[in-house]
Amino acid sequence: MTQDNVRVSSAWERVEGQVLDQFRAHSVANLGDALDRLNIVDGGIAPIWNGAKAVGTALPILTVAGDNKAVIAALEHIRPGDILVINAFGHDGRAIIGDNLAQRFAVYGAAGAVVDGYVRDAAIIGELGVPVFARGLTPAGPFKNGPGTIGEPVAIGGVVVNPGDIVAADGDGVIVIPPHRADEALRAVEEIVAREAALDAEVETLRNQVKAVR
Ligand SMILES: O=C([O-])CC(=O)C(=O)O
Ligand SMILES: [Mg+2]
Repeated sequence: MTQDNVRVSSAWERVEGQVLDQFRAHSVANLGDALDRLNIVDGGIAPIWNGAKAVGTALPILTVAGDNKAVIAALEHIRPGDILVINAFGHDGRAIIGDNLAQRFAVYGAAGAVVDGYVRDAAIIGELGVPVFARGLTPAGPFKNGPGTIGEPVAIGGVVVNPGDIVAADGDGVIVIPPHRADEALRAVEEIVAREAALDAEVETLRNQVKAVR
């Protein structure tokens, strides 16, 4: 299917909401460790407001640098729980989304957006509480000419994102988990949580030891 010069692929599936729910309890750092410290988007893509976090299924979008026609075309393809994953080529000259689009994402039930590129209206997006992750901010608005793709694999921050992949994002950054590795990741992350708790207990012991001698 093509919307004008934006190609749309919809022959893919989203994971069940209850699978996503199991990921919600975990930090991106621990999930990364659970996947051999791989699958993590480069650290240049970060939350645009403090406390932003989201778990959802990837709705991948490819734009031209500085142009958001494909993002606007994607609005009608958003399903509840989606995270729009937008390859905007890391371009710093134009904002690919702002508060208007972010609000529309939320209206359609999206869990958030991850942009390999720049965005604007950050203060309002933060007030609205829409989780948005991006490389940075610029007030310059985007062009709207296309072309682009929706629902086809994209690359963001060095990681391939297939439609329907599980995306988790928090204050540390973003991880992409293929659904066929969900069970393995959840099993491994439980072990990591237990190990982290043991490390915290060690620190507590150390604190008491140091306090006793200094
Ligand atoms: O103008 C645009 O397309 C991006 C923008 O600022 C918004 O979504 O609020
Ligand atoms: Mg705006």
